[in-house]
Amino acid sequence: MADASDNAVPRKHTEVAVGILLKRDGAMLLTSRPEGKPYAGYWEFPGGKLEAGETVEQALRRELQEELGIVIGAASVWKITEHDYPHALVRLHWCKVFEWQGAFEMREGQNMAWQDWPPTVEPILPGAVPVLQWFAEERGVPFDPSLIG
Ligand SMILES: Nc1nc2c([nH]c(=O)n2[C@@H]2O[C@H](COP(=O)(O)OP(=O)(O)OP(=O)(O)O)[C@@H](O)[C@H]2O)c(=O)[nH]1
Repeated sequence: MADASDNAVPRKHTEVAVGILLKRDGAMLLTSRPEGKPYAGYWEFPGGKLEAGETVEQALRRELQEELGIVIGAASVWKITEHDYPHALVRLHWCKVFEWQGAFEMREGQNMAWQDWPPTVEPILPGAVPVLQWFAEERGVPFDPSLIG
């Protein structure tokens, strides 16, 4: 029997560029979500939504300059994931970033933390957990996502 959900319009993806900033010693940068956004206080990788006409790299460069005050070097997409939140269906374009210039300024009142393995800040934003899984695989160490957040 047909019901209203048969006519539901598929949710449109929100495209998001996300930067995984890595220092030479392997530490990664996590930042906290500012007050007023969904999941405020959760830790995530810095980034934000693509604006019309932008590539992932352009969006990432703009977002990190706006939010952190740094200018990044080259960035290309490493992996893509999707996460279905109540507030949005997001497609996350993950870029590793090894070079940047400028001093970090938390321009949205967020916090930042360089994290070694395993990360100790919590809670971690659910859509960021796959990255931790990939790092565990890269480093050949066990990782239990249920212990995060
Ligand atoms: N920046 C970032 N966003 C993530 C991560 N994981 C994840 O699911 N997201 C989701 O991707 C979306 C990014 O949106 P945002 O609100 O941070 O982006 P923005 O800075 O452009 O926001 P604005 O619309 O307030 O300007 C959110 O729905 C967020 O929940 C992550 O690791 N980093």
